[in-house]
Amino acid sequence: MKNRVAFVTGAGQGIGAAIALRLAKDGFSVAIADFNLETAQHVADEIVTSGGKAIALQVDVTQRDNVFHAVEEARHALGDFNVIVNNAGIAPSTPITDITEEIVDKVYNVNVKGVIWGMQAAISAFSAENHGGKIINACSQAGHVGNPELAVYSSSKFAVRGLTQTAAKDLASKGITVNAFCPGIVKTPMWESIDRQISQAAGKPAGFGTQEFAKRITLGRLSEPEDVAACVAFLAGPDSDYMTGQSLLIDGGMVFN
Ligand SMILES: NC(=O)C1=CN([C@@H]2O[C@H](COP(=O)(O)OP(=O)(O)OC[C@H]3O[C@@H](n4cnc5c(N)ncnc54)[C@H](O)[C@@H]3O)[C@@H](O)[C@H]2O)C=CC1
Ligand SMILES: CC(=O)C(C)=O
Repeated sequence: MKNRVAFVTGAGQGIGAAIALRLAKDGFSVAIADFNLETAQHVADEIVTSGGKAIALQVDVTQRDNVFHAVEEARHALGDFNVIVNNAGIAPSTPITDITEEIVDKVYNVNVKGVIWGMQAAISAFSAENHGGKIINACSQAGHVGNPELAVYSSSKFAVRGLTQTAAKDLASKGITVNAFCPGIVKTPMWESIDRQISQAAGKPAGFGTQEFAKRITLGRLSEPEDVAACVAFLAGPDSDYMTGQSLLIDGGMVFN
């Protein structure tokens, strides 16, 4: 089978790790790129132990040069470059009156600039390999509707949806598709932290934030990282070749647009 290479940011834990493991199962060679090299190495080891091909790379997606360097390292080490999943993100709870310049910069640097640098580095790697490719960005249901207490995060994900649509138009002629995935509540360390912050702000025990958000889930359960990874595998594979500019909701019916 032809070597296909995927590069996943924030793949050391949570949704990114599930995506990396799923893409490896689907036959991709995978670059596990994370700020935390230790967790990234752990995921890469798991793939290699199961007979797949993977490398761990330390990357800070807020740093443009750093992202370009890691993508080039992956392309050389794994022998091609076909898919980037710009998954890394952060989600501090930010009631509107508490927003500071520092928090806006921090969230936008990771969630928005990180996606732009990832897209640029992927375009350059696809071009070096003389073919197109697939760009997949992490959005959220919070990028479709404003979420309470999450003004900065939610607006950063609206930006990702806009970037995804625009890049799809700019890059179609190069054979590059650009889509996004928009999870609802996924059981990861990020969600645990949001729940703690929202529950604490309301003066309630941990779990209160989850209960409040979960009331909106039509399917009646939170999602597992693997639910999201399955949809990303579709976006990374040939069955989505005729799709671009889409921000797919994988939210159990939290938001109907
Ligand atoms: N967990 C959820 O309920 C939802 C998550 N999402 C989105 O899915 C994506 C993944 O979320 P989770 O797995 O839940 O998050 P998580 O917090 O569990 O994992 C995020 C990973 O990104 C890495 N990371 C953070 N900043 C980085 C940086 N500057 N450079 C490189 N890596 C960095 C972290 O080290 C961590 O391994 C995020 O973009 C998030 O906004 C969207 C909707 C719901
Ligand atoms: C963190 C997030 O994106 C949610 C709850 O949709």
